Amino acid sequence: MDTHIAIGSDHAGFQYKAEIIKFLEDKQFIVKDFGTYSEASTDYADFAHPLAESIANKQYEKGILICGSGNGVAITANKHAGVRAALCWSEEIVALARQHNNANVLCLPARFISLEEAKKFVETFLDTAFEGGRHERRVAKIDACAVA
Ligand SMILES: O=C(CO)[C@H](O)[C@H](O)[C@H](O)COP(=O)(O)O
Repeated sequence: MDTHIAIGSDHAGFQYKAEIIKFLEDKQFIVKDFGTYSEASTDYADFAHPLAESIANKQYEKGILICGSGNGVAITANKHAGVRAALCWSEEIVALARQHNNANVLCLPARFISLEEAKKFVETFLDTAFEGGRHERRVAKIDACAVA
């Protein structure tokens, strides 16, 4: 498993980001923090775009993005080719995002899940493998961007 991971948030996700960084560092991960660095009001795209670019150019294999609802960072990150950012609010959805969609960015809604849930979701995101098989074909079609 790659022990390097990227993380980013806006102000709404700042506190969870700080806790998740500690959680990951306790597990010996080397975490690249793309900001934001305080609770001052910010714009999620300013942090989601650079993180997504680092996934698109393969500097990092996986990333975590956090905002209030998770939607702002997910919508932004998914504009980058090769990024599959999944908005997740239950452990089962996190597992499916990895097993079926080979998600490489986990998007968390800090205002709608507990910190304990957020940490559990991060663990599941990192520990769950892509199943391949029929899902390989479907994921390939995301990048192909063609109308069937
Ligand atoms: O993009 C979002 C909503 O889809 C994020 O949840 C933001 O964190 C949120 O919009 C920030 O809201 P705020 O009122 O400016 O704190």
